[in-house]
Amino acid sequence: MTALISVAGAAVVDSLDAPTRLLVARRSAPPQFAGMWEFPGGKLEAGETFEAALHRELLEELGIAVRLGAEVESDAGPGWPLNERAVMRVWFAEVLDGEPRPLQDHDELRWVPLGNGTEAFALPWIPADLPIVRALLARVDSGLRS
Ligand SMILES: Nc1nc2c([nH]c(=O)n2[C@H]2C[C@H](O)[C@@H](COP(=O)(O)OP(=O)(O)OP(=O)(O)O)O2)c(=O)[nH]1
Repeated sequence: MTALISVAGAAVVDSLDAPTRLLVARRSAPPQFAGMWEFPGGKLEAGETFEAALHRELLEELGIAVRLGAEVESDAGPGWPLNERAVMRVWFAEVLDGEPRPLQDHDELRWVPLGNGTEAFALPWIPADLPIVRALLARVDSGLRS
């Protein structure tokens, strides 16, 4: 059996204490994902924790330092399946330093209102992310963030 690929993703919000907006990113590559929206992040390097990978990826991709809040947990077990070979764990995060810019892998960043989630849901997400978006909106509604 081949080991699963581990991916770390961030639900960057304007404030962990009182979130009103979510930072979403549009991928510019590879071709099968270009134009789709996602949680910024990426694959773990050898020996890296999810949290360390997230800090590294957010600095590389968006030029920001963050504080991590609660994990957006899945009822089905650790992480969210992306496909038969990859699983992603997602944490809420708040910007501590830097202004997010699409430095790598993305061609657009957007802050979308959390509210009822209409605008967030209307975006063409990577399909595997939709259950995560749903769970995080429910999580924000119930006030469990950090
Ligand atoms: N970052 C991210 N990747 C996602 C999401 N949803 C989803 O299916 N994926 C997939 C796309 C990729 O197959 C994989 C993550 O790979 P990546 O290309 O972001 O990783 P990376 O930055 O480490 O890039 P690389 O070293 O492989 O070039 O997970 C998501 O919301 N965020």
